[in-house]
Amino acid sequence: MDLFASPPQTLLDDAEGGVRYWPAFAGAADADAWFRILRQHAGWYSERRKMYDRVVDVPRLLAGYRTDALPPALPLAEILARVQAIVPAPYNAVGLNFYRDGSDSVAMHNDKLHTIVPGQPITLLSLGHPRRMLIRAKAGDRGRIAVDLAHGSLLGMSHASQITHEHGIPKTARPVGPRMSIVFRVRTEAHLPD
Ligand SMILES: O=C(O)CCC(=O)C(=O)O
Ligand SMILES: [Fe+2]
Repeated sequence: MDLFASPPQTLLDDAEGGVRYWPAFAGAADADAWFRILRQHAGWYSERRKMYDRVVDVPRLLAGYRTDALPPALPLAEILARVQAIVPAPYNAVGLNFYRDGSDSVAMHNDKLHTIVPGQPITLLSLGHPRRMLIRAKAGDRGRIAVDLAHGSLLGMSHASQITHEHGIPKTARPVGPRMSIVFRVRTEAHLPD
């Protein structure tokens, strides 16, 4: 384990740590193994959500666990310990997203503020084919930050950044392989996964 991995790139600065990116958080051997096991054994489900007056498929697969009930067959406890060493927080929930190909995506959004604890970070590990994340201020100069989230990389986003900015993973016409994100959050009790 390389706790002294190169310092992060600061993509955005604020009083709570802003948005920071560690391109080489995990080595290829760990990242490959985590991807393979999670792809095969996580409890993936698809979801349909109401959008205005329509019901649409969420364009990616989802999975989620409380950190006090992680399935022992998944490497999530090991990943959490590694994340804690870099971005410490009392994480109690982990959400997984699986992007099967370039037509899977997440629209520009901020993480739902009533479901997460103020002051606590959102920290996400990327595995698989790199996908581009866009980060954009909600007000003022709406210039975009783009970061290609590499296999084995870590991204830490402050709670404050969820108020000022939105983020998303756009669809792409380029041929891309599957990718997943493993997102650790500190959720309010009412919004923990079942
Ligand atoms: O997959 C990603 O990198 C982003 C996921 C995300 O923004 C979310 O789950 O809220
Ligand atoms: Fe998000």
